Amino acid sequence: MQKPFDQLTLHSISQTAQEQMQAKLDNLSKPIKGLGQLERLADKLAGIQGTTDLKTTKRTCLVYVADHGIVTEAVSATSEPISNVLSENVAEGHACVNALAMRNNCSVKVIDVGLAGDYQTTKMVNRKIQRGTHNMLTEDAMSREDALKAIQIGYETGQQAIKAGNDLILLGEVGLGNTTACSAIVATMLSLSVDEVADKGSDISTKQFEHKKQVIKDILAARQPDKTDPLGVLSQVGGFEIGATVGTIIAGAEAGVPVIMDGFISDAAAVLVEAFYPGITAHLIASHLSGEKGAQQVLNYLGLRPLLQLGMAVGEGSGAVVALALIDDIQSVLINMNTLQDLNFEYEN
Ligand SMILES: O=C(O)c1ccc[n+]([C@@H]2O[C@H](COP(=O)([O-])O)[C@@H](O)[C@H]2O)c1
Ligand SMILES: Cc1cc2nc[nH]c2cc1C
Repeated sequence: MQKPFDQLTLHSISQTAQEQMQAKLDNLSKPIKGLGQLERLADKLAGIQGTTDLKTTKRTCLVYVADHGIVTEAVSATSEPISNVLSENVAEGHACVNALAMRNNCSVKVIDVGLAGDYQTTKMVNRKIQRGTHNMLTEDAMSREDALKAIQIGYETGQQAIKAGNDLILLGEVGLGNTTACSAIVATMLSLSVDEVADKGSDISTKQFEHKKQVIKDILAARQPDKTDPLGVLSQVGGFEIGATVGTIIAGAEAGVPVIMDGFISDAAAVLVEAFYPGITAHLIASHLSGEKGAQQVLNYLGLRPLLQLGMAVGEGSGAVVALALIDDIQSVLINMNTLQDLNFEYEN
């Protein structure tokens, strides 16, 4: 199988740190395991970071933005590849993810990996590979070389964020049409039917949804993606922002920096990266269960349990940012709570 990097050593997950974290939590002045999934979250972060002194202060949301040629088939809110306006809005700080990031003390960085148009803002990083993907109904979305380029850009961007001292990396994206691409990826990689994974994306009408499902079926029939070749799947039915997301997950997993997933686009990228590097999912935190139908399929497949289930389907990294509040909660518990010994309390059995 062609992988993005032949020589890749994933940072090992520390079982010792995980056990020490659970012991630390069990010793706090609360019922054993009383904080439920928040405790699992702390264990996971400890395992990834290799310490019970969790580092969560500095965090950044990397928002990869790109267009999809498939929107000309009327599968999305518009039939023009115009993610520019929405992406500029994120770069300028006025979008949903920005509002949430302000409250959750998170920086937001927007990286153009394939917008169709030009833009005015100077606040977007220009790593444009192509002006949108091709229409995947009639040809492969991109070449294998461009798929590798997208992964490389996401990898480098992730590494830069880690070098800049970020303790947590959050995944975000904008790309009209990308739920069509992600449905095609997930259906292929998990051997599921289109009806089991596809959903309404950025909220299309019921009639348009029926059409979208047929388009995805036609795409799969025309492209015949092979799940044993994930790079081929990315190039045939993927998108540039999905490839960049794969690269950032790799950078985080190599460095031992937790990567916080967002919604369905993160899910599709996670499925691809797990196919390249089995076990890499251990470095991922599932922030929320996206409202997209295929999201539950992916999280079940990867063995991930989402922290939140709010029916969110915004993208941009918004769900990942919302979950930071829970990370801050468990961190506060670890820092500020006293222990059972402080209360001279002992469990009798
Ligand atoms: O994150 C999600 O789960 C999610 C679910 C539905 C829609 N989106 C966002 O909406 C866009 C994709 O929707 P669509 O209908 O154009 O495929 C893209 O910009 C995503 O950021 C995102
Ligand atoms: C308004 C809007 C905002 C978005 N943010 C991410 N994807 C989006 C799609 C739409 C349609």
